[in-house]
Amino acid sequence: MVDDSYDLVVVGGGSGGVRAGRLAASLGARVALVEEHRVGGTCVVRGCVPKKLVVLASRFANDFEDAKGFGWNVSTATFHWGRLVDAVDGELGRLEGLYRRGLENAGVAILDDRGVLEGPGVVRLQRSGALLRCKHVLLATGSTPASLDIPGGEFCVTSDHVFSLARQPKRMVVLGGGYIAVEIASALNSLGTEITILHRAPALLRGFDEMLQEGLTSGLSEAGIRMHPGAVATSIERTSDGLVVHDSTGGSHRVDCVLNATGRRPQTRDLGLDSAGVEVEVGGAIKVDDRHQTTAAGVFAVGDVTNQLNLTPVAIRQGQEVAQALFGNDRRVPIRFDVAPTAVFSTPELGTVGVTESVARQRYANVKVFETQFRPMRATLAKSKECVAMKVLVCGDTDKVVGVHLLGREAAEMIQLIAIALQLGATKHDLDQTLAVHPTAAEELVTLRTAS
Ligand SMILES: Cc1cc2nc3c(=O)[nH]c(=O)nc-3n(C[C@H](O)[C@H](O)[C@H](O)COP(=O)(O)OP(=O)(O)OC[C@H]3O[C@@H](n4cnc5c(N)ncnc54)[C@H](O)[C@@H]3O)c2cc1C
Ligand SMILES: NC(=O)c1ccc[n+]([C@@H]2O[C@H](COP(=O)([O-])OP(=O)(O)OC[C@H]3O[C@@H](n4cnc5c(N)ncnc54)[C@H](O)[C@@H]3O)[C@@H](O)[C@H]2O)c1
Repeated sequence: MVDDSYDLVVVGGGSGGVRAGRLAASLGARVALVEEHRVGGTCVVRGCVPKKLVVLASRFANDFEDAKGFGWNVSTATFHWGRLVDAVDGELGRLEGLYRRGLENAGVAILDDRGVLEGPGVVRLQRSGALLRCKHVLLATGSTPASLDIPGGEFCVTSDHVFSLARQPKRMVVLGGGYIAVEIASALNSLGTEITILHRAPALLRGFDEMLQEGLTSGLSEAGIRMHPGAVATSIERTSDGLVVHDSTGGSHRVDCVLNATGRRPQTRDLGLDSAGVEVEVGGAIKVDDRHQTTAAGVFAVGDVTNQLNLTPVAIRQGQEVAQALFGNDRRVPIRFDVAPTAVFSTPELGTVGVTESVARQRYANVKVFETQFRPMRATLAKSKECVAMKVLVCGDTDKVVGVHLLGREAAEMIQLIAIALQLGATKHDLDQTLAVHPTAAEELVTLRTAS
């Protein structure tokens, strides 16, 4: 039975789907959005938002210590995991409500069900069995944690559940060395969990500038996190008093929780892609062209399910582009991936935009490197080991700034602003002409004079 007809059916109510659905409806399209879990998707429910709230909670640990150097008497501070989990959960509920109301107010029909492609222009709701007929389909189903295919892999938790565990782990092994591994390891360590990271590659955060990789490793080690490069888990054993992780270097680690953070996979399983002729790449990501069009006419895909740059602002922007192209004025300015900023919310925090030093040296004959490392003002009275590191990479022939890498407090906020300069094509001369704000850490970005 075909029960309705829409201009656009969006499958997946995360960052990309919500943006596309809401904009399309506000441009006058008849839109249905199908979400099988909670509106808001990974970012709001299981990713950026709960992660950042837990990171913020974790940073009070250093604040209490640092305050003593500034004359404060701080009595023993204690942390209550359950209260944080409840508070975070309340905030996620509030945000989900906001997202739902935003969609409904724009005129989007929200269908709490699982959407499956049934053929060109038809989406089946798996639970109710209803068929939705539409002119266009947008697949925005995101990604899910990769499973760990080793004996005992089923004992792991993933980022989907770590922020709602009933009890804070006392000792945890984190598997993986990417964004998720590093952020969660760092936050939980500051909250009092003993952390060991097993990461397969020689360095954390593959593809990041070496200065950031090294600075992060020493910051995490300073904070008490044990790291084992080149080690992968080979099995996980359940015992009467917890879990034992055995690794490829012969080590074993007795813990009460194992976090599997070994990557994510596009969510394309059982989505009915074949029925409509939607092709996928090796690894399962949906193939799209630069207008987010899949290999099937009328079917588009955005965000993590296409596995390009898996960040919320990218999914939002792509969702917006699809809605705008179908129902508005298609005045698209393509995303500049070469100047896409990103941050890692570990402590120390990282911010990065543009190429790394090693890529710059491969790409440009003449590279100028401006670097600085210093203790921020706060560290002087706090007597902490906090540090700031900055690197600005410049193409010597054109004077264009081609990469900026920051480590330290507020690196994420700083990289957002410097990314505007790179988007506008800033040269080193432009940075040099910019007046500093004093006293700040960021002023170093406009006062670096000597290439190393
Ligand atoms: C722990 C963690 C932290 C992160 N932190 C950051 C960060 O700080 N900054 C940042 O930019 N990015 C971050 N990310 C990445 C970011 O969350 C994703 O890039 C972003 O959410 C992708 O949006 P999306 O719309 O493609 O998919 P999602 O947000 O994953 O949304 C997909 C939605 O589709 C639904 N769905 C799937 N299949 C179906 C179906 N068949 N029918 C109906 N519904 C379906 C899912 O339930 C989900 O709600 C983080 C990710 C994780 C896991
Ligand atoms: N702050 C942010 O913006 C933020 C935060 C979290 C996630 N994200 C996004 O989500 C994506 C996914 O994050 P992620 O951390 O899951 O993935 P990732 O690809 O960044 O990291 C996966 C890690 O697991 C390791 N690995 C893979 N297979 C392994 C195995 N079998 N054994 C041991 N190690 C293994 C890899 O070497 C890598 O270090 C990121 O790439 C990013 O785009 C962004």
